[in-house]
Amino acid sequence: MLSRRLVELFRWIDPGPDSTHLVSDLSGWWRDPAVLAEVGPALAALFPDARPTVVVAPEVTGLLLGPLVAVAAGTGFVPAYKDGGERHRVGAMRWAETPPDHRGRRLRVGVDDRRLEPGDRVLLVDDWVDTGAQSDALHRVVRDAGAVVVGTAALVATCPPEVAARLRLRALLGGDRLPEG
Ligand SMILES: Nc1ncnc2[nH]cnc12
Repeated sequence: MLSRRLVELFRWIDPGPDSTHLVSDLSGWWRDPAVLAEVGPALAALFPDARPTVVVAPEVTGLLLGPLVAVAAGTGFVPAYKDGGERHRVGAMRWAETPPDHRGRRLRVGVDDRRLEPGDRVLLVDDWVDTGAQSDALHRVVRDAGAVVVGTAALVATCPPEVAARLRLRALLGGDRLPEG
């Protein structure tokens, strides 16, 4: 079963003596052929009646996970970028700012303004939703474009239930299934 495989392949790693906390290592998931084949359909199946027209997922892992879900859902894909991310964004972008994330950082997330249209039904996808800050900002980006979020699909959810409800979040794993960090 996929969720059991995700738990088996998940690791916390110690980044070194300067770090105060362990970080999650999801690389075992992407390396596993069965997980790679199954995560897209499994995330799309969390919203069986949602009829999304597009999947939006934030860099960096979203660039992998988003297309897997989009293929399964029969939609296209729009990447969401982080300001200060891998490449400087040029051209018309639609941005929203996040409150502080799980490490206290604020960031802006945005999509190419030409790639979302009024009436689009957006399935947001992320590997892990913790504070929900980034998903909240993406909800705003989608709404500002005149589109609607039909749901947020994640592999792991460790956010409070009220945040999950606000985000329309469904996840394959809760934090209780993972080993202690
Ligand atoms: N990969 C991740 N994304 C979001 N929150 C996290 N908390 C621990 N690992 C995380």
